[in-house]
Amino acid sequence: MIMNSLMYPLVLLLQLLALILVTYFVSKIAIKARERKKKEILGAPPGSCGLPFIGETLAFVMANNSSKGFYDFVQKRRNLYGNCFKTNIFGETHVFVSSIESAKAILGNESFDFSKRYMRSIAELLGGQSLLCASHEHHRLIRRRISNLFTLDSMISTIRIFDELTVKTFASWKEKESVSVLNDALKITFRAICKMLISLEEEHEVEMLQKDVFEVTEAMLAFPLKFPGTRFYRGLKARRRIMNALKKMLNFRRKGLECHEDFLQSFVRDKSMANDPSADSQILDNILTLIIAGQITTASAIAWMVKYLDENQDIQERLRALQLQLPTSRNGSKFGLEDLNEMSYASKIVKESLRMATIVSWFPRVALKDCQAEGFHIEKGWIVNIDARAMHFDQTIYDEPLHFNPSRFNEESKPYSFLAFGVGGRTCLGMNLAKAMMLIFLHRLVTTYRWKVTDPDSSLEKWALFPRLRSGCPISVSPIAGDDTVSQG
Ligand code: HEM
Repeated sequence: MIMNSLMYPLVLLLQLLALILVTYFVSKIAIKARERKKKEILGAPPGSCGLPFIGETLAFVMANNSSKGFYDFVQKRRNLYGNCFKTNIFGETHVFVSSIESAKAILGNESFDFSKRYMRSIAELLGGQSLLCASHEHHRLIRRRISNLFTLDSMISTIRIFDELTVKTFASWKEKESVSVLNDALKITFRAICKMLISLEEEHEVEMLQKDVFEVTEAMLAFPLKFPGTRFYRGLKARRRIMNALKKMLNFRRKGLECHEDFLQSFVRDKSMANDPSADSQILDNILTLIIAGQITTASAIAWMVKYLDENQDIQERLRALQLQLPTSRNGSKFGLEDLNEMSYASKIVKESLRMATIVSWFPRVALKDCQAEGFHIEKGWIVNIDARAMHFDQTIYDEPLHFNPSRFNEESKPYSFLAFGVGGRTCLGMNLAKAMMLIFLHRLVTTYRWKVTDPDSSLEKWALFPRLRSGCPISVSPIAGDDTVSQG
């Protein structure tokens, strides 16, 4: 009797536990079944995953090696399958999406369902600590450290340097029959960024570093084959040379043998890095990342902008009339941040050039769990690419998208529709600097010269990570009548 009364609550407890377990498993099975059904109803995006193992990698690589550029690979599939499609490149499933809703859902929701993911070849060339490739926890830490370096003072001094180099370069154009805008813009941006980051000014060293950085970027979209003679191998070797040179500089700074006011010095001073075992790789990988993220992007955008203005003389003349009224157009005057605020029409030209050139064509994000996009099922591990180029040329977002029309930006753009610098937690860190450099180049150019593009070919450079003109945008210039700023420098 006593035994029975003791057992009764125990039996009840066991029954309750069994009930909880059964309910748990039944609901788990029901959820799984519902997910399977949803998956079946939604279906995967259309598209071909190509051949076993290599997928459509060959077609992608061939597009990189053509004058239409790698976006042609995407464009062809968009034409075949529509706005959302899937493919397989370098062993991974990629989905391309191009609506404002997807951009908002994916770029605005990075830490939960999506995380940034570049191709392995890019990550290897930039380094494991690069901000561009870091996963979100680590990214937050590195981004904070790097953002702290973009101070007002560093911005003012970089703008000054960029302006001085631009004026000097333009003075040398006076004597030349034809000049390559891209080549000179690459030189100017490279020098300004290197000065800001590592105070590198010695001509021979700057040229060697620029050559190596170029080799690294050219390897970024190549087959990741590490055999001597391959593009990827050459890129890795160039990276090693860059790392060795940067390491030497870092050691000099750490020992107090050299001291400059630049990003490298700020990293060395950063106390929060003192006990971080990955501090050195973080510094070196991110100096390289900043050079690559800042130089070719800005210079390519400048070359496109000069081409668009050549094709739209009325806009160029309107801009010139406005810029000539500014004090900075007078001989010997220096550029300050406040001058940039006076350039509202020029800013719209910069923005429209960035829309049309879309220097970063798409933004890759890996799905951290099964989810959906544009009405299709997306599996965990797939890479969803926000196709910024498609959005910038979507006529439901931009009226007459093929028409170069800076005045379209008289009104604010819809949120998530202008993606030249990305949006969300991964927005470009150098956005203001890039815009400032483009504005300065533009201002100095229109107030110094009229120009004519001598080769209107719009073919793209092969293997370019950021679409840039193969011709380099060659121009012939004629000084503006009565202007004497060209004799500066
Ligand atoms: C016209 C020139 C430029 C363009 C079009 C551009 C575009 C972009 C875009 C679209 C992203 C975001 C990519 C994504 O979300 O996946 C990005 C990120 C970044 N950019 Fe730029 N950029 C330019 C210039 C610069 C400059 C001058 C610097 C610095 C010197 C810079 C540094 C960075 C860095 C560090 C990131 C990574 C941010 C992060 O992941 O948190 N960029 N850029």
